[in-house]
Amino acid sequence: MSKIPVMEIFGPTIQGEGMVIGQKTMFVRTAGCDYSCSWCDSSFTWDGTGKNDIRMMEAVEIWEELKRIGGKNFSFVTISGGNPALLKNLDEFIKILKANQIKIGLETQGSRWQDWFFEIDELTISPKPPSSKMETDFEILDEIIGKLKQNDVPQQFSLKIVVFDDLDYEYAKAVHFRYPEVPFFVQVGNDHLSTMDNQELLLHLINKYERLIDRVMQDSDMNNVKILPQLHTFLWGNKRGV
Ligand SMILES: C[S@@+](CC[C@H](N)C(=O)[O-])C[C@H]1O[C@@H](n2cnc3c(N)ncnc32)[C@H](O)[C@@H]1O
Ligand SMILES: Nc1nc2[nH]cc(C(=O)O)c2c(=O)[nH]1
Ligand code: SF4
Ligand SMILES: [Mg+2]
Repeated sequence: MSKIPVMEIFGPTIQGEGMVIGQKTMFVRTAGCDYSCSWCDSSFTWDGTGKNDIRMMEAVEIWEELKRIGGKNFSFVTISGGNPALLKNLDEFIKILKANQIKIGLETQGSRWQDWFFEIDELTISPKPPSSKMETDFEILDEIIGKLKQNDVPQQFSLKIVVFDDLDYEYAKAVHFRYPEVPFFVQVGNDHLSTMDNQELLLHLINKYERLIDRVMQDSDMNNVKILPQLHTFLWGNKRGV
């Protein structure tokens, strides 16, 4: 059995972002990313600062830990990272979840494909805008979205773009135009990643949320768009493992 680099396992909590916001879920966060976004809120998964927390685990060990932590209080598991799509061998873990009637969410940036994407119930693809300093390979993204569209098993997928500034907003629009039929979300960027003052952070992010809403409201190119904050950040600030 091959092993999976796991950064953290936590929950149950709410999915704070995107298409299934509010969903009660456990989280499995894998280590390692092929990107290094300037504003990554989970940079401990790839920048070395979390290396002592990484555990190499077998799929069944992750499942055992989920049950140990979550007890009977979950039926949904969200896989995030880092970029879980780097891990071909996550298919074993996904098989175990399926066998136990657990619904599965995935957070990934759309830079890599894995065949096990077809098994994900709620798949979020989050291509990165210019402020991240990453560059989107649209050939790969086209391929990923093309494959997902052809899947005949029931599966939801969506696009979610984090917006920090004007250029990001234009990028979001371009992605929405490229894939107009894919459910589309814009998400408020958190640029206060190190504050522990939750009240101050909440006010700051609510303000940014309102400004993003105002902008979309006045933009006829963005009529079929959903605008969301990171709800978990409103509740628990920059705390890890929530
Ligand atoms: C930490 S990433 C892990 C999954 C995958 N690497 C990705 O980026 O989609 C999970 C989500 O958090 C978002 N995110 C990361 N840093 C953020 C920040 N500072 N503000 C808002 N969203 C952020 C990402 O865009 C992504 O949608
Ligand atoms: N509650 C909660 N919701 C989330 N949605 C996406 C997350 C992520 O880091 O991928 C995340 C997270 O870390 N916590
Ligand atoms: S792709 Fe995701 S995990 Fe990787 S650096 Fe960017 S936000 Fe962080
Ligand atoms: Mg997060």
